[in-house]
Amino acid sequence: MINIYNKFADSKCYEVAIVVDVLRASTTITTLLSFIDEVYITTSTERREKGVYIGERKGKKIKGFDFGNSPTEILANKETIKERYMAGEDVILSTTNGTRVLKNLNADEIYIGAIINAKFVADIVKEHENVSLVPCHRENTFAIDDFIGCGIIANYLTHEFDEFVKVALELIKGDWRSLILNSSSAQNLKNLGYEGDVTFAMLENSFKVVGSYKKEESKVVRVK
Ligand SMILES: O=C(O)[C@H](CS(=O)(=O)O)OP(=O)(O)O
Ligand SMILES: [Mg+2]
Repeated sequence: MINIYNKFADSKCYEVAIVVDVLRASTTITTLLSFIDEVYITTSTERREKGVYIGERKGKKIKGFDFGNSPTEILANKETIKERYMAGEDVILSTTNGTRVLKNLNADEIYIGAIINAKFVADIVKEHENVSLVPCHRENTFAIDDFIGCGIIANYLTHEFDEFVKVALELIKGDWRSLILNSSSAQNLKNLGYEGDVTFAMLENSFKVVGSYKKEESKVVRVK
C-alpha cells in the first residue's frame, strides 16, 4: 500500500517513508547532494560552530547564515560550498518545515523526495510493500506543492494506493505546474525574490540523486 501520511488525518506512517518538501527543503537537500555527500539537519536558527549554514524561516534567510534555503543560490555558490565541505566544514540546513518534519518523523528508512528526483526516489522504495509519502506542508496549513510532489512520485510506483494518493494522482493529470506556481508557498517565495526556485523545483527528474535521513546522526546522506 502507498499512503499519504497526513497530519490532517489519523493516517499511519509506515516504516519506509519519503519526506516531500518541494518548496524547498527536499529540493535544496537533493541539489546539495549532487555535489557533496551529506547534509546535517537542525531545527535551530543559531550558528553553533564552524560550518556552512543554510536556512530560512518563512522563506527569509536566517540572520547570520551563509545561504538561504535556495537551491538556485546553492548551485550559484556550488564551488565555494564544495571547497569548504572538502576542507572539513559540515554543511548544516535548517528550514521552516522540512527539517522539522525530518526530526520528528518515526520511520526506519526515511528518504528525501522532490519533483527533481521523483523517479529516482521511487526506484529506491519500489521493492517495499508499504511506503508512506510525507508531505511537509506549511506548519499547520495544507501545501498543494507537497501534495502534488507526492502524486508525481507515486506515479512512478505500481502499488495499491490510499485515497489521498489517488487524489494526488488525479491532480497531476492536469496543469499541476500552474497549481504550484499559484500555491501559497510559491507566492511567498515570489514575493521574496525566489521565483527561480519555484521553476527549478518543478524540473521533473532533473537530479538522479537520493538522500536518506540518518536520525541518530541528524544528517542526510546520499544513497544514489
Ligand atoms: O524555504 C521555504 O521555501 C519554505 C518556507 S515557508 O514555510 O513555505 O514559508 O520552508 P520549507 O521548510 O522548505 O518548506
Ligand atoms: Mg515547503
